[in-house]
Amino acid sequence: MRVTSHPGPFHGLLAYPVTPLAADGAPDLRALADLVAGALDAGADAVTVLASSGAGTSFDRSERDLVVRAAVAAAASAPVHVAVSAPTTRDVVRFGRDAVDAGAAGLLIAPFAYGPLVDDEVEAHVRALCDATAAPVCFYNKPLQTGYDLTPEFFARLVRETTVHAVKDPATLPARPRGRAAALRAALASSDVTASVGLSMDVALLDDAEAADAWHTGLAALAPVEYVAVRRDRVDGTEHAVEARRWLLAVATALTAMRPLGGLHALAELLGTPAGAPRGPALAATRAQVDVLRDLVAQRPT
Ligand SMILES: N[C@@H](CC=O)C(=O)O
Repeated sequence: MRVTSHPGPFHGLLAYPVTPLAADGAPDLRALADLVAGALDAGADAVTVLASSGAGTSFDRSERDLVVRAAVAAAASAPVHVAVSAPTTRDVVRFGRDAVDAGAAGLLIAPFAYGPLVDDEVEAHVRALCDATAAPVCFYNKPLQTGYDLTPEFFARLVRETTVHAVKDPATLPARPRGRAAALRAALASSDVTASVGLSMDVALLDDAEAADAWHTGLAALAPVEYVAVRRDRVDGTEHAVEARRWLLAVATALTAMRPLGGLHALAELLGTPAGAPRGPALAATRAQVDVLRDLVAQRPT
C-alpha cells in the first residue's frame, strides 16, 4: 500500500526519475513507468518528471506529453509534478497547461534564459505560469546553473501573491553553506504565509542538511526503498537505516564526480532499468565511471 505523509503539495520525499531512452532515442515510457511506480510503491510522496534528472529541456512538446501521461498513469492517484522550465514564457505557459491537462498535480519552474534574469523578469514569467492553471507551483532555485538566485523576501512575496506553494533550493552552496532553510522560513513568517521549504543535493541531504519540508532528489527514484528509510529516520529522529544511508551517501558522492545525467542513467541501468545514454550534449558515463558504480551497486545493503 502506498503511504503518503505530506500535508500539502511538495512535501515529503520527492523523487525525480531520469527519462529512460529507448534504442531509437525516444522516451522509453515503459521503463519510465517502472521507475515512477517503484518510487511510489516504496513510499516516496510524489514524483517529479522532466526536471534536470529527467532532462526536461531536451524533449519537444509531444514527447513531453507522452512522458507526463505515462507517469500519471503509472502513479495511479499519487501526485506527479512536472517541471515546465523553458527559456520563453510562451513555452512555460504551454507546457504548464499541457501538463495539467495530462493530470499533473503540481508544476515546477526554474526561470532561465540565455543570460541571468532579474527579479522583474522572473516575476512576470512565474506569474504567467501561475495564472495559466490552478495547479500549485514550486519555484526551482538553481543559482549556479541559471545565474539567478531567489531571495527569501522575493519568495515570500510570490507565495503571498501567486500560486507558488513551495521552493526547491540547494541544501548548501559555497556562498551559504548552511542556514538557507531558516532564512526562507523567516521570510515566510514575516509575511504571514506558509509554503514548503524543500532542499536538494543528495550528499548534503544524506549527511547533515538542515531540516526541510521536502527532499527533492533524483537518486531517490533509483534507490527508493533506501531513500524512503533514510528520510523516515530524519523525520522521526530514529536511526534504523544506517547501512542504507551509508550506501546512498557513497553512491551520491561517486555521482558528484560524473556528469549528472550520465551518472544517473548508468546507475539506472546497473540497478535494472534500461535507460540508454542521455541525449547529447549530455555525456554518458565513462567506462571507468560505470565500473565505480557497478562496485557500489554490488555493495547495496540487502
Ligand atoms: N536535480 C534534480 C532533482 C534533485 O535536485 C532534478 O532537478 O531533477
